[in-house]
Amino acid sequence: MTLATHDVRWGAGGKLFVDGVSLNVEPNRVLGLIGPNGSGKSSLLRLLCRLRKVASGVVTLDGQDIAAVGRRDLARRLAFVEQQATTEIQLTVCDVVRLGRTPHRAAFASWSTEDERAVDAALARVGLTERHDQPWHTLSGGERQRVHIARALAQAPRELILDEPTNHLDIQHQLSILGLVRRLGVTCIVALHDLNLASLFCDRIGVLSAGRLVAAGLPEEVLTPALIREVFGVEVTIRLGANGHRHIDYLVDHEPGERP
Ligand SMILES: Nc1ncnc2c1ncn2[C@@H]1O[C@H](COP(=O)(O)OP(=O)(O)OP(=O)(O)O)[C@@H](O)[C@H]1O
Repeated sequence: MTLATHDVRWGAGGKLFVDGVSLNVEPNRVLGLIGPNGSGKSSLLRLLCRLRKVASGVVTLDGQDIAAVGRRDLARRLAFVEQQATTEIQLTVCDVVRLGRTPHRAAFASWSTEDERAVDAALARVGLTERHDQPWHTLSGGERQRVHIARALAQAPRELILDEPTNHLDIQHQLSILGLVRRLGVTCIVALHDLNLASLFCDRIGVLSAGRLVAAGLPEEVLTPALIREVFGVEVTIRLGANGHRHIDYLVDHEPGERP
């Protein structure tokens, strides 16, 4: 058992943005969350890691209401990488990654070799070993994203929640970060916009539309032309790609004379 939501609702200003969502992720598997802009993906992820309180319903971790889990225990279990995460500008890359070790250290304990090893390993995994001492604010957007993922890895979580982790990343790093997430073998919930990446890297996919979970299942069950038309308003065809996964082709109308 790991993370699950049971009929959770959340809203603001009298509107519901997460509307009766029940889902669970299997241990050590990757659950992708897809849906149009504003469909409630980030809001749901924030409920899952208790950054927001549900208005009704329950989020559970190993069957226990997450509201009852101690702050430190939760931080040892669960890491969250937000969209556009910011960090104090005076910090260096390794300072940011070291923050991931906080839940594992006793109050006033000195920095251990185990902590340092975890930081170095996390930086190596995202390919930023050489940037150890670089001021964080001098990094590119994609490098900052990778540092935040390294911070989450240094936390050694059993549950990893990622909100659009491929934002800002070039295609090589999109593939390597999602490949890394799969290889970690932790329980992962990841919001993604790219439907082909979701199909390639997720064991299961949940689809949000206007705050509701409208489909959930294996990528081949969920990513159908009918669902993509209904939820995203886009026409597609689906074929078997070179690596055996389903590949979504977007059908775009071109004006006469326009380059296809
Ligand atoms: N604190 C808030 N106050 C008012 N509205 C909010 C608040 N937080 C989120 N919303 C609204 O909730 C809706 C869902 O937002 P959310 O960020 O969860 O969507 P999303 O699916 O992650 O979108 P995107 O793909 O654009 O990142 C949006 O319409 C957003 O404006």
